[in-house]
Amino acid sequence: MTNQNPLPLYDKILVKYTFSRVVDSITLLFLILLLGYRISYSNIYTFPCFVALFCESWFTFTWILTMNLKWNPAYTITHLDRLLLREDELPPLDLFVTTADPVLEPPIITVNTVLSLLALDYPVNKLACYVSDDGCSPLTFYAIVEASKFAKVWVPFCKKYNVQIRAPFRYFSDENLVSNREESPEFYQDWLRMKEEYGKLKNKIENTEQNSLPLIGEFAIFSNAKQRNHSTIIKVIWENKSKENHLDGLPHLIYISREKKPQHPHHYKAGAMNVLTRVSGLMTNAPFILNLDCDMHVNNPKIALHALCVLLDSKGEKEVAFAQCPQQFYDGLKDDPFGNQLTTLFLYIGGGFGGLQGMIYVGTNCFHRRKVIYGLYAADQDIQNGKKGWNESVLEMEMVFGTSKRFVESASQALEGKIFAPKDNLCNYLEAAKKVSSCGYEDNTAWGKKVGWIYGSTSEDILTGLDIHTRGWRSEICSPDPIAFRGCSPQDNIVTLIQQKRWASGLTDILLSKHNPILGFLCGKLQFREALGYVWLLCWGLRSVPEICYAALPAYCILTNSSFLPEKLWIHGALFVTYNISTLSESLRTGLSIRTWWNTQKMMRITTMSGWFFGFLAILLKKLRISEPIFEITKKEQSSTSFDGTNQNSGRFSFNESPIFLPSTTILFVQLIALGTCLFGWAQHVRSGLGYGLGEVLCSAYLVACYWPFLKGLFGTGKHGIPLSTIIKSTMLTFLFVHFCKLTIIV
Ligand SMILES: O=c1ccn([C@@H]2O[C@H](COP(=O)(O)OP(=O)(O)O[C@H]3O[C@H](CO)[C@@H](O)[C@H](O)[C@H]3O)[C@@H](O)[C@H]2O)c(=O)[nH]1
Ligand SMILES: [Mn+2]
Repeated sequence: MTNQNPLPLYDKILVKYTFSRVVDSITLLFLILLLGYRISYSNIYTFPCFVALFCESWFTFTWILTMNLKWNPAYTITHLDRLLLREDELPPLDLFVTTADPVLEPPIITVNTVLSLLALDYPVNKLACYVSDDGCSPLTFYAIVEASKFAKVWVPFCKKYNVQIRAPFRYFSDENLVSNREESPEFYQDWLRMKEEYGKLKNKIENTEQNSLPLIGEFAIFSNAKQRNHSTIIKVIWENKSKENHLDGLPHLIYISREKKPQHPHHYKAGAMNVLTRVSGLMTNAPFILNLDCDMHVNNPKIALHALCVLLDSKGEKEVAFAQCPQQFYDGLKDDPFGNQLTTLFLYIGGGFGGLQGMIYVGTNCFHRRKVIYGLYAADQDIQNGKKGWNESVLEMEMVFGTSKRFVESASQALEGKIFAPKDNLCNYLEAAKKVSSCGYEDNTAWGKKVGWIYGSTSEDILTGLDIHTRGWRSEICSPDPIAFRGCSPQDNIVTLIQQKRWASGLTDILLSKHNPILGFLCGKLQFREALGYVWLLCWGLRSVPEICYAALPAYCILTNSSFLPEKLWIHGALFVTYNISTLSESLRTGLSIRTWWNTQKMMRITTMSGWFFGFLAILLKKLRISEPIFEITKKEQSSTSFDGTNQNSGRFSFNESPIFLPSTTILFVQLIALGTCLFGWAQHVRSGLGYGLGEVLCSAYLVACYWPFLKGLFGTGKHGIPLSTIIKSTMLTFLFVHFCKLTIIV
């Protein structure tokens, strides 16, 4: 689409947080002072001081990376009015939804996401929605079929009354949203009818869960299918045959469950995304793709238009690979007790990346340019403008994209930027679509290596985005008001930790692979500061090691009556103050409470030393070829209020026998023993060196404050109590630690 409009469709706003810059710089200054002090004055040859030097050097390194990332944040504002002048030229858009497990991801959640997509404010004849079901569940299929029937009344209703939240479970959850009930009786009648219809749909889907579906007729194909062993199932649930944009029309809706064989790696979500890319390439081949996780519903029905402002802008068109919308959640608990709302993270880190080469891709809520997914380099744009021909032969194309002639043809069209109008009915592509969804299709092709979602990490999103940036593309963050999408955040600390573990393992994996951002800078087109930003992110797993060491230091010092802190505590004290001012001011500026800030701080310590540590261990095991990390799916629930019956307990920590709780419980025990030691004067008498001081005791006490939920867990009952087995194992580890301390005392 050529752009004759001279006005930009979006603007980039640079922000300058002077206060943060000053405070952060002072923190850095103190860190450098501290290292200087350690090297020149303190006795780095004592064991604790040596460990402290190692950890503090690491913290300084991390701090420099953080500052680099946050230094000049930028956001975008979009000009919808200018885009709408070109409404007839709006390009087709393919919508991808992935789901993988009907139990962890109840079909009703997926259905709501799909409904919100079908009701997007966008010409319906240009939309196609593809749902990938890695669970191969007849129930999910049934739910979507039923949803498409409901959509026939739901979509016109949303458009007629300009409803904002088009995921019915959210829309109907808040009766206050129907404000004009008196003013417009007609609306109210329709509203009541919709609510009733949705209630029926919900009942149908949830009751079927209990009674299991008869696998006959359309469902017969599922009868021999096992989740990890079945052939491809593709169903065109709804085809929009009209070439016009009718207000009451519905977009295409297609269900795909790709082939799975037990021995064949399926690459989790990345594999599913690649199948979606190919099937949609055959059927609709839209130049832009929106991808959503099954729990992320549309919250701003105009979001596709906003994102296209970025992607169709005359400059954006040449440079921007994708537009990423922030990930935000509904029904977050008060004061974010599990630190999983990630609000400040998205704002400051997201904005920070936005000011560099571009926002990272976070796996969902993202509008992609299809030709970029097909491996195009930013510098190869001329091909698209027809200045150069696409000069790869069909044979070469088949080596890259696989042997489907029809797909190769559609891929070359996409790479050349031609908008393709399907000549046939969607159903005529079913055979070709089955072929490109089979397990073996990707063998000896570039899929997962140079084309599509990149394989090899459980954080396939970061890896894929990094690969795109390394090919010279930029990206933008797109965060219009209202918030673009909302999803479901983990409902308790267990799910949060498992999610963080997966992220950390995926990130560490990328850091240690050939995709390392430093290599990307040296050999590819990744910009230096963007590369450093990626290093900051990819180090999440590694950060656990110095943090655990540093957390062990105060206790070690108290137990052995040695010290790792200087006698005068002012540098450490100043560091503690400036660091906390920096994070607190960020929180307050975002409008979060002080409690939220503290919860985030506390959870950062817990997550780093448990979730991230296990992520890091998973990669060690992978490198030693002992085990492969797997993608553990995050459990999704519709609302946190249904969880635990009441909201009263919902902020409390839950525990189970998972080893993930071992490090935290042990750290707590170690600090308690240390504090007990100093309280009762049990400390060892040593001949050489200074004994421990106030500093070590304060550090220990701070850690106990961070691990307060675990202290409560010791006395909790049921799932709120730490299981006895964990307590026993942690006690053993604690004794080992104490024993180790004793061994190292030089009397
Ligand atoms: O074999 C699989 C496993 C997962 N998924 C889908 O992947 C999505 C993300 O999974 P989820 O369990 O919700 O993970 P989160 O931790 O919430 O996901 C974040 O982190 C992931 C990378 O670790 C990204 O892929 C996600 O987009 C991002 O939201 C869901 O729609 C799943 O259905 C599949 O399609 N196939
Ligand atoms: Mn999720």
